Order: sequence, then C-alpha cells, then structure tokens
Amino acid sequence: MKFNGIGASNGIAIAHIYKLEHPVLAPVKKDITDVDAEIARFDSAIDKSQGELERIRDNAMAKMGKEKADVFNAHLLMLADPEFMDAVRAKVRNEKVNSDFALKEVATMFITMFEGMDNEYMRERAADIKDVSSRVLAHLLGKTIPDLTLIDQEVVIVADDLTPSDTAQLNKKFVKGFATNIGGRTSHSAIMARSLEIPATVGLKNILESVEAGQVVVMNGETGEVIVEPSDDEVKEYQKAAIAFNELKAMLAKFKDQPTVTADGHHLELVANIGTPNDIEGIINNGGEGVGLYRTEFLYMDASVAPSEEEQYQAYKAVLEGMAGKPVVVRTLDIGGDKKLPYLPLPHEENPFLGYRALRMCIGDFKDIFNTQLRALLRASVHGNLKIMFPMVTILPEFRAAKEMLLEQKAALLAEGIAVSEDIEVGMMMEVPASAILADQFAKEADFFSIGTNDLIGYTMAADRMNQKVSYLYQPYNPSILRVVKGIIDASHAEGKWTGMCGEMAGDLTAIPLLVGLGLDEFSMSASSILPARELMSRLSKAEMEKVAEQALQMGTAEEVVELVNNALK
Ligand SMILES: C=C(OP(=O)(O)O)C(=O)O
Ligand SMILES: [Mg+2]
Repeated sequence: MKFNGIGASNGIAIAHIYKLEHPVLAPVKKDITDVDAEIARFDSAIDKSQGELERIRDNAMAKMGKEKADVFNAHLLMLADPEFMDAVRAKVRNEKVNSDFALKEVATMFITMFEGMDNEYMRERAADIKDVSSRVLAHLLGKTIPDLTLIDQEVVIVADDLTPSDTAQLNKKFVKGFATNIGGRTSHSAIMARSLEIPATVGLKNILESVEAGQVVVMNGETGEVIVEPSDDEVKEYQKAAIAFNELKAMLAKFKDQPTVTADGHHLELVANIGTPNDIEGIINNGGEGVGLYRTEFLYMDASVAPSEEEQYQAYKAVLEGMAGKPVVVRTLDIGGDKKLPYLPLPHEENPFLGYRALRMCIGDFKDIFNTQLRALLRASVHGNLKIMFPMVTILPEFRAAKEMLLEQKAALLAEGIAVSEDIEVGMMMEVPASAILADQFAKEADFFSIGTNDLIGYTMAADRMNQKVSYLYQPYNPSILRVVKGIIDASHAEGKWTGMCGEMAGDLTAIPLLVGLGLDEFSMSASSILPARELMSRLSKAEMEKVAEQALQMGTAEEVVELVNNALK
C-alpha cells in the first residue's frame, strides 16, 4: 500500500507502525446543581494538566532546547489565561452546565476564530488551543492521553496529526519517523521533527484509517512517499537510501566550519532567514555566516498589542549579539497581504497583495509604529553588524521617505545622547517588478538589494503564490525571472553595491548554479538548507556557471532551463 504526502523532515525510516489514536473526547451536556463543586473539578483538571505540561516542557528543554520548550510555556500560559478559562467557569456558573461541555464549547469558539484567520501563523495557534483543551478534557472525562515516552522499540508513528506535546515526548532512539494524515511543512510538528532530525511525512490524508499497528512501513521524509507492507525489493531499496542519506549527512557536516567557496575560488555569502531570536541556534549549528532576512513581523504577530520599543530593542540586540559581529539584515515590518495584525484593523481589500501593505503603511498611516521600530533598531545597532532593509519598495520616493524617517530617528537619538552605529547599511527588498526594472536608479541610493523571489515571481508571473490553480505559472526557473534577477544584480554591481536573495529560490539546489552564474553575492535561506547549498557551491565553477546562466537567459521555457542545469551538474 503506497501513500504520497508532503516530505516534512528529511531522512529514511524503516520500522513497525505504532498507531497513535487519541481518545474520543466528546462531552455530553449535563445539568449541574452544585456549581462550586463543578468548578473545583475543572480547576483540579487544570492543575493535573499543568503538572503534565511542566514535565513535557522539561523533557522538551532537555532534548530540543529552549525554543521548543517555549511551545509548552505558551501552553502553560494558555492554561492560566483568564480570557479562556474564566469563559469556561462563567459558562458553568451562568448556564449550570458541566465543565467538560463548557470547555469544549469555549475551545471550539476560539479554535474556529483562529482557524478562520487569513494567516497561517494564527491558524497554527488553533492547533495549540486544541492540544491544551484536549489535555484538560481528558482529565475531566477520566480518559488517558497516550504516553509516547513509554515506547521502547523501533517504530514509525502513524497518526491523524501530532500535537506539539506528542512531538516533544518522542524518543529519537525508538521513534524512527512519523507519518500523519494532516499538516504542512510549516506546522509545529513538522518544524519540531526537523529540529529533532526525525524523518516525517505529513498530509497523507487517510493513512491512519488504512493501516494496522505492527505492520512494517518504510518512508522517505524528503519525497513524502510511504509504503506499508513493502516488498523485499522495496525494503532493500529503502535500506540503500538510508545508508546514502546517512553518508550524505556525515559528508555535509564537514562543511559546517568551512568558508563558502566555489571550485574556482570565488567566495559567496551563505546566510539564514529567521523569524525570532530563537532561530540563531539553528544558524550556528548549520554554519551560517549571518542573517540575510530577519522577518520582524513575527514579533508583532506574536503579541496582542504592538511590541514596545524596549521589547523590540531586546529582540534585535539578542540577534545581533547572537551573531557576534556577523552581518544581520533586519527587515522592517512587512505586514499586509497574508500577514495581518489583530490590533491593526484595516478595511477589507479585494486584492490584499496589491494593497495597502508593508512600507506603504509604515510611511503612510502607521508612522508611529514605524518610528518605534526604527528607534529600537538604531539603539540595537551598537551591538553588532546591523543592516536595515525596507520591504515592498515600489517607487524611489518611498525608499527616500523611509530613509529620511530613519535619519530623523537617528538624529533624535543622538540628540538624546544615545549611541547609534555609524556603519549601518540601508537597503531594500527587490520584490516588485517596477523597482526591479528600475534597479539602476535604486542602486544609486540603496546600499544593497535583497531579492524577494517569493513575491517577485508572483508579481512577475501574475500568479498568486498561494493559489494552487495557478501554481504551474509560479516558475522560479522561467527565463523571464532569470532576466529580472540578472538586471537587479548587474545594476547593483555597476554602482559598487551588492545583491542578496532571501526568497525560497536562494536555497533551491536547481536555482543555485544559475544564481552563482548570474553573480548573486549573498544567499539567504532556512538554516537547514545551508550545508547542502555550501556543498553544492564547492563543486561549481563560477566561470562555467556564468556560461550556463548566459544560455539560460536565451531560452524560452522553464523546462529547458531545468534540463540545462541538470546536464551541467552531471
Ligand atoms: C522573502 C520574501 O518575503 P516574504 O516571503 O516574507 O514575503 C519574498 O517575498 O521573497
Ligand atoms: Mg515578500
């Protein structure tokens, strides 16, 4: 039986199936006479859940570090959250219903609210609420949540979904992989699987219902393929793939402390995209040479009010100090499009990706928020090698306005006697075709460019980056995109400036040879892509890739370009 899902964490697993089925938690509405006793029963279930979560958090801390443990600190906060838990108590008191029923109703309301948000990060918070409320419900209903820490033989866990608390309990020694019905590459369990380096496949639709505990299963966490009860030949094929994967990992590890140099001696800069200061650990573990994109909007999306200057200062300082003098490109608030802030209500837009977003808001109606961020950044600048980058710049006057606001804040800080670094480069994202086409003019004023291919491809191909129906048009290797990229790089070099890329294309192993040939200076990607990229670059001759890129620019289709690259790498 074969299943095809989404590869969420690389690696090969061969083991017996452990079916993880959570107990059915279906409270039935009952009338309550002793309201105080019912609330006491609820509070006791919260206490028990708290004890369990603290144990799971400590386990996660020991095995996976602070960032992952923080997921459970967030769950513990949710347990103590008056808005959530008092709503349950109020329902018990006012409607005289059992607390398990009240909890289910309140949790469902919050989950529906979060799941309905037009924002993946917020939708994933719904999973956290489900996790916390199920734990309390299980205690109220006298059911047991399966204890994964008891697994003592090699297994692949098959589940509908793995909650973050399930994932934190996994013992790498016995859990060789997991395969789930639902989930995507950015769901919490997938992120945790990657940091634990446990192979994972998600989005397999109905695997849980189709398999039996104890069956043999093989899976590939890169391709997303899962085979239940494989033939002897298939097992052999997977055994070979597992050996090859381990050899590849050992080989890549050798590149961790190496410089990034092509076979013909050209240095390239290999840096990482991050969303929070916690991501620094991953950069260091993977030999990253700095931060090429710090998406600061996560600081804003994590909060219920805009983060204060001091909070932002602490976050920026932590990243700059964590990178110890290596370059850190911080992008100013890029909100709008698919990223919304609950405390910034904006009118509905027909085309949010073409609407009032990012810098357009920061130099428009939200100058206060922008100035606070600029002050925090400038104050933090003395703690490392800071570069500031503006998102979604479309016309030159926008770049000038943003830079002027930055200089005003700098002057104000200096007047207050607060130190600011004198060597902050100020650059911009290249993600809108208009600015990309006019890159020669922007290059006179910006210190650097970073190409945001995620948006640039969408805007150039007129294909929404999130719409499956037009995903065939979302073509990073299309010669039209390569020409736009070339124009940006050449324009920056003509002014003695540099160009990086922080869209997903920068870490794509098919795109890298072309980007090296086009003269890209800096490649910014998720930390786990750094070592494979460095290894590939070490095998490429820049001179040869220049010729390959030259040919690609003259081609008509993306397919021809891919074939050209594949042949060049043979
Ligand atoms: C890096 C980019 O920014 P984001 O994905 O945050 O829009 C991009 O558009 O390529
Ligand atoms: Mg973008």
